[in-house]
Amino acid sequence: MQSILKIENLKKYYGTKNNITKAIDNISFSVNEGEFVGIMGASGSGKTTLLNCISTIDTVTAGKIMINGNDITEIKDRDIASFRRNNLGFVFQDFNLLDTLTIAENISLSLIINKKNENKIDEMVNEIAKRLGIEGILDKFPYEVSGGQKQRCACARALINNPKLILADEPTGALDSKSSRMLLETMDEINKKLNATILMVTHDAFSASFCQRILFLKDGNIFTEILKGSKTRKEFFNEILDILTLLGGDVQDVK
Ligand SMILES: Nc1ncnc2c1ncn2[C@@H]1O[C@H](COP(=O)(O)OP(=O)(O)OP(=O)(O)O)[C@@H](O)[C@H]1O
Repeated sequence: MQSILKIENLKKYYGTKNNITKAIDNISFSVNEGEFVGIMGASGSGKTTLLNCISTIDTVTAGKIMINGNDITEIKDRDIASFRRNNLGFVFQDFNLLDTLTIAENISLSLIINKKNENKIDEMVNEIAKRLGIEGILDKFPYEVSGGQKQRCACARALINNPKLILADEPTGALDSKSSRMLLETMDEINKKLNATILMVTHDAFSASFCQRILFLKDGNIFTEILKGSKTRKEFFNEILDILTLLGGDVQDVK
């Protein structure tokens, strides 16, 4: 299977020689096309730093991050934004929908920035909206639609440019349990039906139980990795809780 993301000996240090924080000590792993992978770990274990490095938001101290065969640590500053727009999709905690734009405009923002042809944009928006069941609300504004529809809009926006990799940072962090479940089911759907490759950082064992594989970080290293395999989601959830207990620290963070 083709690896979409390949991380080799990644290091990210903060501070100076005498006062150094090894946010990422030495991490290597791959994510294959069509995988839904979770990143878990106690507070301060390096999850956000890892995601920021993969998102090209942060620079690395050492190591390689290959996305679809390109080492993003070597991309020139002026090319970073377009690489991000063309290869990555993001699902944020608060969805970041702009209230002054319609749902259709929110979904197509990156295409508008990329100066794609207007008819082509309409076609792409209609197609993704249909797949996510929100074709009826495209002309509405975010404040006129339900929370679940907003989530679907956020997923449609993350998917519109057919990104190689979708990055989600605590996407359910601000949601109640019903909305969390709906978002996770949508993510599961885009993973299974549209073969989207997803990497999701989460504190939450319930959210993580939707993944096929979970990497647990501890002090900037990979502590362990577990696979869902043929386990039920409930069995996988219990296994996740066991590992969080083993990891110690902040099991209370599991919402
Ligand atoms: N800009 C920064 N400058 C200095 N140290 C930093 C910086 N960002 C993160 N760190 C440190 O790097 C380590 C990893 O932080 P990171 O935010 O990646 O952890 P996390 O697992 O995402 O935590 P949380 O779950 O609380 O968000 C921590 O010790 C943190 O204090």
